[in-house]
Amino acid sequence: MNAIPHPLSVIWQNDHLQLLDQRKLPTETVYMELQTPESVWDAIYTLAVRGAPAIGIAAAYGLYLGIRQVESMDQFWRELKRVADYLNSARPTAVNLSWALNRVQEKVMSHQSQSLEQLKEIVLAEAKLIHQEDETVCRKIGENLLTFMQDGMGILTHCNAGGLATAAYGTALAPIYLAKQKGWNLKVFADETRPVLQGARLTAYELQQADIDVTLICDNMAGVVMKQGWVQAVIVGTDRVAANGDVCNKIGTYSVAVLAKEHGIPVYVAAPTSSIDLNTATGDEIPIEERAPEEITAGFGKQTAPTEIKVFNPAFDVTPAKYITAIVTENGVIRAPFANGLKEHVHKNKDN
Ligand SMILES: CSC[C@H]1O[C@H](OP(=O)(O)O)[C@H](O)[C@@H]1O
Repeated sequence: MNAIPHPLSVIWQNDHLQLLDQRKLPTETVYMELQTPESVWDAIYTLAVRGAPAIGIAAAYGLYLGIRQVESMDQFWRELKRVADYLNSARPTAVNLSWALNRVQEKVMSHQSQSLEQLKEIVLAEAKLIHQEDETVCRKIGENLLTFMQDGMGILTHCNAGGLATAAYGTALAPIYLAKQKGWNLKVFADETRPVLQGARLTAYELQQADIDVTLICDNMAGVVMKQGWVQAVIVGTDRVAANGDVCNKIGTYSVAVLAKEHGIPVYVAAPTSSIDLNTATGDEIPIEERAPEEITAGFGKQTAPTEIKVFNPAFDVTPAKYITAIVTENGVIRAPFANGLKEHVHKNKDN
C-alpha cells in the first residue's frame, strides 16, 4: 500500500513510546512522549490512543516500560504480572488489550532460562513484533475485504477502524485505501459516531487526507442514506468477536446492522484474529465499557444537557451474528455459521 496519509498512532522511539494524542485530532497533530506504564494506562483510558489493535500495541510497549529498570529476577516476574494486570484494567472491552499483554508474558515464560537483561529484551522484541505484524494483518484484511467491492460502490462505516486505530492501515478502512490505490472511486459515508465522534474527528480526517470521497453524516442519518440506495455495503471494525460470531463494536453498530438488514445491505466485519475471543461464548458475556456522562452532557467542553440529568453511556454494543454477512480476517472470509471458521482462523495463526 502507498505511504500512510496520516500521522502514525504509535511510534516506539528508541527508549520510549510516542503516542499520537487522538483527542486533539483533527485540528492538532500532537505526540505524547511516554516513559511509564501509568502514562500508557492513562492514554488508553482517556482515548488519547484508541482502537483495539492500537490499544494492544501501546499496552505491550507499556509493559516493557514497566519492567525495563527492575534489578532482580524476582522483581522482574513480580512486576511483569503486576504491570500487565494494571494495564489490562485500563479498558474492559477490546480483547486486543489482554491478547497483547498475554502474548508478551507467554513469550517471556517460554524463555525462563534467559538472563534478566535478555528477558527484558524479549519483552521489547515481542512488543515490536506485535506492532510490526499489525501492518501485515491489516493489509491482508484489506485484500480479503476488497473481494466484496467494486469501483463506484457506496460504503457506510461507523466509528474509526482506520489507520489511527491500528499500526498503519486500519481494518475496516484498509480495503478503501487499497481501492484508492487501484484507482477506484468509492463513496464512503462516515457516521460521526456520537458521543466521542471518532467518525467525524478521525475517519473523515483520514479519508480526506487520502483524497477519498467521504461524506460525514450524523448517526441518525444512516437509515436515509441506505433508503436512498447510496450504500451497497457496511464495513465496520470490532473490539471483540465472541466464539459464536456475535460482534462487539462501537455503540451504534447494532443499529447500523439492523438498518442494513432491513435494506438488504451486506454487513462486513473487519476482524484481526487478535480481536477474536474464543473464550467468550456469546456477545452477552462481553464486558461493555460505560464511560462518563460528561461525554454526552458536555462533549468537547460544551454543556448540551441539564446538569445532573440521568445518562446511559455504553461505549460499545453487540451485534448478534445473524446480522453479520461475513467476518473477514487476515486469513480469509468467514460466513455463518461462524463458530468453526473462527476457530480455524485463530488456530491457523497459532499453528504458524
Ligand atoms: C480497528 S479498531 C476497532 C474498534 O475500536 C473503536 O473503539 P474506541 O475508539 O472506543 O477504541 C471502535 O469500536 C472500532 O471499531
